[in-house]
Amino acid sequence: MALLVVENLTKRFGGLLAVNSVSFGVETAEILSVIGPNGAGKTTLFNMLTGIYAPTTGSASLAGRPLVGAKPHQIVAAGLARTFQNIRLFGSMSALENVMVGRHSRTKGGFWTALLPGKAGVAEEKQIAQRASEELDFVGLGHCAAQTASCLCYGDQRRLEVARALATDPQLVLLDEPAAGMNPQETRSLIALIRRIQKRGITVVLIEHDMNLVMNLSDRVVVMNFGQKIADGAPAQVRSDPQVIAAYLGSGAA
Ligand SMILES: Nc1ncnc2c1ncn2[C@@H]1O[C@H](COP(=O)(O)OP(=O)(O)OP(=O)(O)O)[C@@H](O)[C@H]1O
Repeated sequence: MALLVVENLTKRFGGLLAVNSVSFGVETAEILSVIGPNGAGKTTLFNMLTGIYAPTTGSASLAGRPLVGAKPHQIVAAGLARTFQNIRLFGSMSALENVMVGRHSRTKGGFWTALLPGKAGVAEEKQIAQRASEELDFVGLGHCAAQTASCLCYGDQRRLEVARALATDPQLVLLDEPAAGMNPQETRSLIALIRRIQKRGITVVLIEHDMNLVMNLSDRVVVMNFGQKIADGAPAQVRSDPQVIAAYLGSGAA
């Protein structure tokens, strides 16, 4: 069975069917991109997978564990982490502290570990800082550990969000427009970073508008339009699909 299984997932906002009976599977260590014109329902799909929206109907599971009905922190505990389209960091905290917040979701004392008295609390906090520091190194931000998150450049803030997601020990990470606002050099290094995440055995599902990145990086591409899945296949296959071409030309996005 696929690691992530999405079955007939549907979200209705009043009269609008934002996501209309979408089904697909994602295999372990696969890189899958979800693409589609603005308003196609991509972010709503991610929001249903991460417990932000309850689906109107449909189901989703990760490694056999149901995601629908679970709270966001339970979903992180099940092994699913995400980054956001609009960066959501703790701006006044250091880069290291931001990643430590992600790691706290995996520890005994949770976020309050730092306040626990005694040796156990101190030892656990040290381990958390050590692991957070390793994730910062992994995304290439080791030298920025002490810097305030809001002072990092835009591309580095996006990488910091990735480090925080990785610190939760995910089986699968959802990246919502990771290349948004990046220059070509930052995008190239992002592509290399996502490949290294895959090499760790972590599955990556991303929403992205940068077609160069999508076509270079993805093992498979799911295309959405007006809430529906209109294509699902290898990048080359999807690129030449007449329905996909029509969706993009119709929206003026291609
Ligand atoms: N909370 C909400 N209430 C009402 N409508 C919503 C809500 N969230 C999203 N929508 C609508 O659902 C549709 C799908 O939106 P969504 O943000 O999922 O699209 P998207 O494919 O992620 O677009 P983009 O690429 O622009 O981010 C849009 O028509 C949007 O206006």
